[in-house]
Amino acid sequence: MSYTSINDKRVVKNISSLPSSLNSSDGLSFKEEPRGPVETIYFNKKRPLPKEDLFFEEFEDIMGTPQPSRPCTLVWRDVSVHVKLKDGKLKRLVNNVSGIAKPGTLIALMGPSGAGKTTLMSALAYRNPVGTIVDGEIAMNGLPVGDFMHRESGFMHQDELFVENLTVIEHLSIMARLRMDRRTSSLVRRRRVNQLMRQLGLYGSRYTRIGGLEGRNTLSGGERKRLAFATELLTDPGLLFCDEPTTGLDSSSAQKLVSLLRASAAQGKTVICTIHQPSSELMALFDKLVLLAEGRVAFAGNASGALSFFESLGYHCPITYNPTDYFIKVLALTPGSEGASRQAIKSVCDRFAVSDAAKELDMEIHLEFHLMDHENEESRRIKQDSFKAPFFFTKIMWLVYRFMLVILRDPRVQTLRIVQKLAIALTAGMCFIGTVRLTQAGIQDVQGALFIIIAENTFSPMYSVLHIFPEEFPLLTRELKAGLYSTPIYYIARMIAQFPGLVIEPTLFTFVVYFIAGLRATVFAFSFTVVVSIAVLNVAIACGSFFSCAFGSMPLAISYLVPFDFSLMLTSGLFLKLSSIPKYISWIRHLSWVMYSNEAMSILQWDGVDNITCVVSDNNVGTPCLSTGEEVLGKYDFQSNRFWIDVMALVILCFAFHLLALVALRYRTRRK
Ligand SMILES: Nc1ncnc2c1ncn2[C@@H]1O[C@H](COP(=O)(O)OP(=O)(O)OP(=O)(O)O)[C@@H](O)[C@H]1O
Repeated sequence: MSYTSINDKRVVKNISSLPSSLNSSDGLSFKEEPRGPVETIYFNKKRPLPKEDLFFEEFEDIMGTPQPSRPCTLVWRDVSVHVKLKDGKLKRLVNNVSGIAKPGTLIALMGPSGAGKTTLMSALAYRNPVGTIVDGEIAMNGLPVGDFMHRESGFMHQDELFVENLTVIEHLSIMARLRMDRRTSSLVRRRRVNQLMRQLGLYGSRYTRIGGLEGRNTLSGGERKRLAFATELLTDPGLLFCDEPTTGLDSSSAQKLVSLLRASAAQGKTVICTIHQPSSELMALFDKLVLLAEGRVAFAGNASGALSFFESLGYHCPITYNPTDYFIKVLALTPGSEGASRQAIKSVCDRFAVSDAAKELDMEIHLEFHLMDHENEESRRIKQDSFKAPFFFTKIMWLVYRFMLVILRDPRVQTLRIVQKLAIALTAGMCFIGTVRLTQAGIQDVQGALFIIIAENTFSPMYSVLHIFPEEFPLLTRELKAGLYSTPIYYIARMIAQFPGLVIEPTLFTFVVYFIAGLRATVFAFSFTVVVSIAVLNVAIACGSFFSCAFGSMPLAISYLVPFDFSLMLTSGLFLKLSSIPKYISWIRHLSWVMYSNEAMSILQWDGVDNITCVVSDNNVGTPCLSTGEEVLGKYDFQSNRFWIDVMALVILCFAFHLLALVALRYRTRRK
């Protein structure tokens, strides 16, 4: 690779052309805007910092500025991207595109809407959506692109997705754990997080929540974009892709963000960025312009070269027009005369393909591929990345931490839920005060109290998790694509994080109902009723998770879950005698944790009881008198020797539903 000397010149040129808002000492920082109540720190004025930060500052002084990232040359030749349509036909989105991106260069990828910018950038970044077929050659530093691109390059998406309840520092610290090489020391990781927060003007907002708080202080749109940028910079990749990073920002924030990209390029990174309608000032920060139209290259080279190229074709940009707006206007389809527009676009692309600029570009591309073809095995091996991903348990631990922060900070999930549970438990318990006795009428009351415990731990929890996976799905698929973790790691971490709540909630509820209603007062009966109620809640959550993962949207999941939970109730043993359920539906009882738990809790209440009084009253005249617990269990088709079978069935159902949920989630994420 012989790009170093050219790039060194380029870097020097870039630094000298930085806007004044950039701090020239590190090439990638800017003064923070003062913001409301949050502490504002201007780093170019040496203000006292907290002890911990002084430590980092000293450490940085000792260490010097970080190592420049690995220079990356990305080259692509004759790249076409097709997508398979539902009718089986192929649609071409990108048509035979070639190009090169060198270190220290900031490239603007522009074109009218639908030109294929995002599609091309995704193909170059090896982040194609499922269903797209990429032909042609794409190589980074002489290696055909592959999974390593997820680590060696950063991809800033147009819409930034975060776990909204986290603060800036929490988000970056967790991302550092998940993204950085496992051999990186904790000191270096913390230093990198601090450094990025300072450089990107996020330090003053480090304890500010990213979002999720209505009416309270959260990050602004510009800060969110900078945080997304900081996240991509954690591993200091040599190559950065940014998909419309300025969309939704005001002109000043857009200017700041592109200045940061400019500064990154000045540090030696290769930055490719799609952008819509940049102002002339913004455009001046870019080194190269690539214009796409109808999936083809209409121009590639310096922005000034674009003006003369279009002029040579007879397209004179009016003096009052922003040149880039003018190019897009020329290359866009005009409604009503699409045929003529397509012809004009084809003519521009054809003329560029035979232009001197294109020939020069072709030579550069051929040279890169030629060098790559003649590279020996040894130098290829050296280039293979030696990245060591964090261990399985490290990933689980940090994801559990992230989920726990979210759970603890979401009042819907915590305080309100517990208060609601206690209120229901008190109300339900009070209905049974004095009714639970060893009499004929008392039998129904005991069974009623048990059913309340089971139902409360089944139905509302099962529905309460339906929203989780559809809501988290976009962030999950993005983080999966970035190679941060796998679907099982995500799922296991989510379940571990919510497990404490799944123990506390049923324990509290059962405790209150059990004692207010006055159910069987033995330690064994009480403690195992609690154990069974915990198991019930966990099976219900596992089943809800399965429906949530399998159907992907809450309305769809609800419409399938309602008939299922209806059949659960019917086969619980309370409304229908189990032996009289018709054969074609009776199999559902084997899935019915309501039945297993009802049987187990009934055994705990009635096993060994032999003193039920038998007073004939107007209410039970004509009905057989049940004088022992065994007879009570027999009435519901329950057997006293099945307690441990019921407990085992609950455990198996819990694991089975979780497994099904995981399979469904994996299937859905693989299709994305
Ligand atoms: N999965 C798909 N199936 C069918 N057509 C698709 C698919 N993905 C993209 N396209 C089409 O391919 C074309 C290029 O899409 P792409 O998103 O790359 O355009 P773009 O230049 O980034 O547009 P914009 O600036 O509006 O984001 C568009 O016409 C789009 O409708």
